[in-house]
Amino acid sequence: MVDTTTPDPIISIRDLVVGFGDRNVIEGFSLDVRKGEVLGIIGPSGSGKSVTLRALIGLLPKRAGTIEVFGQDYAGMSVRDRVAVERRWGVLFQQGALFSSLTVLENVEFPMREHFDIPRKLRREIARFKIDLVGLSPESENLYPAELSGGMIKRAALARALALDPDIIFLDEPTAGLDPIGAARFDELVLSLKTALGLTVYMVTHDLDSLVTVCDRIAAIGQGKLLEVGTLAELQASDDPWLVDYFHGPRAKHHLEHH
Ligand SMILES: Nc1ncnc2c1ncn2[C@@H]1O[C@H](COP(=O)(O)OP(=O)(O)OP(=O)(O)O)[C@@H](O)[C@H]1O
Repeated sequence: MVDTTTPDPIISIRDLVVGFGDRNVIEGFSLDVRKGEVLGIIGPSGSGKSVTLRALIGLLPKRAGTIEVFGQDYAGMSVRDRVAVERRWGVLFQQGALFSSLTVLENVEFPMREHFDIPRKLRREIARFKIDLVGLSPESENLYPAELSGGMIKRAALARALALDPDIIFLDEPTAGLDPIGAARFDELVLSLKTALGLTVYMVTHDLDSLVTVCDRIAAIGQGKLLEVGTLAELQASDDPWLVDYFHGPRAKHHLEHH
């Protein structure tokens, strides 16, 4: 059995089951996310990484199990309490999911408009601060998503995810589609945000460099179960066949031997 328990987790998943139709994609796994860590989630394509993420943030119903966020069971909460919890996390979806008819500034302002009654001027100031924080130039605030490069879209989406000063951010393959330099810069950004803001980061990724550079721990999902969770060294030492292939195959050797 994989040891999944941890004292004082920020998210605690127990025996989670998520499925569609007559099939369960996630078949009962337990995992804790620790405060202040960057937890990387890996696993074969289609193993349920995105499904798990969506279940964690309440976008998909679970069939069984519990999910506690900040020590509270999300399922049993009133709508009001849920909204309060949702304010404490930010999400970066795979394609960025920016609103195409809004500028970068308006996109970053959006969560503040939804959740708080903040005067427009202050809202703009906060949004500009977040845009600066993710390394976008002030000129980019008036651009529309269609005018942005892939790397800029990810940064703008990250600025929006940070709009409400979350305790935790969920990132779904943040470096996918970026060139290696753009990906490395994004990794540095995640690391600096973790250090500067004390953020907890839950990051689904296929990117070996991200795992090595930014993750404190890694959880591997396969066939709807948790295969392993631990440090990079611990996962590298696993004898699970998929992990052996992942960490000791030719592609992995190339990435890992430089570290
Ligand atoms: N809304 C849905 N309805 C039915 N099946 C779904 C739905 N969403 C996901 N699935 C199925 O759940 C399984 C897991 O999908 P998921 O997107 O979580 O995989 P993943 O591990 O994130 O893969 P990848 O690394 O390719 O992004 C897949 O077989 C997918 O077809």
